[in-house]
Amino acid sequence: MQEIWVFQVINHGVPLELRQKTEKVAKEFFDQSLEEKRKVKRNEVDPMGYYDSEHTKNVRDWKEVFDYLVLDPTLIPASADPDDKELRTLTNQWPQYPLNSGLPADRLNGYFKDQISFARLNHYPPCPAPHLALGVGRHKDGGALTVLAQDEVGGLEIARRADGEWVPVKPIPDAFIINIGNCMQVWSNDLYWSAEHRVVVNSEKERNCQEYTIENVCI
Ligand SMILES: O=C(O)CCC(=O)C(=O)O
Ligand SMILES: [Fe+2]
Repeated sequence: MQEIWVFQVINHGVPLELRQKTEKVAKEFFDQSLEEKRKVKRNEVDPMGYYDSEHTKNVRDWKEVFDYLVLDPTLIPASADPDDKELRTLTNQWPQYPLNSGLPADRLNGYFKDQISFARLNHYPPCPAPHLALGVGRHKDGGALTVLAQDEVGGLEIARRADGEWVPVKPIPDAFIINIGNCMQVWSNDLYWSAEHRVVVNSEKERNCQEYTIENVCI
């Protein structure tokens, strides 16, 4: 049986300039002083915003994040022109249920009606002791799918399904990495695999990674 866990998408049709624009805004945000960033820090009432002390399995991650909600992920800008305020409705044609399952292709669509998807900007500052810290400790993503746009620095590693060996995910310019989450693994009866992964840091370069987590209210 074919096993699917993590893959990169190229020729996806998302204009490069949109990605670069978000990269630029993210850089400008994280380059600000800690004092400035903490003005938009997440709190008990609002879980979105800046956060610099996330833990994975009780160990502090070497990263800063900014989380925000996309109110309706089926609405996207009609063009890449920043002055064009027109929106286009993107019909959700995925995820199609795994081939050969005998179930209708739109089997999963209804699961996303009450979705709680959110976007995250990850920023990994250079780390003076990279052998002692991780940008994100080993974990699996809980939702359906995670879409990642990493920069050219690299650092994401996936535990190979066969033997758990850490394999770096090589940055491919303008590609999107797709990570299968736990929900998708369960829905597909283990055909799709939620791979354990982590992010290593380095002493010289900062790393930025845009992330969109597609999650639903668990059923
Ligand atoms: O920065 C990355 O490449 C991945 C981050 C990640 O695994 C996560 O936020 O769940
Ligand atoms: Fe993750």
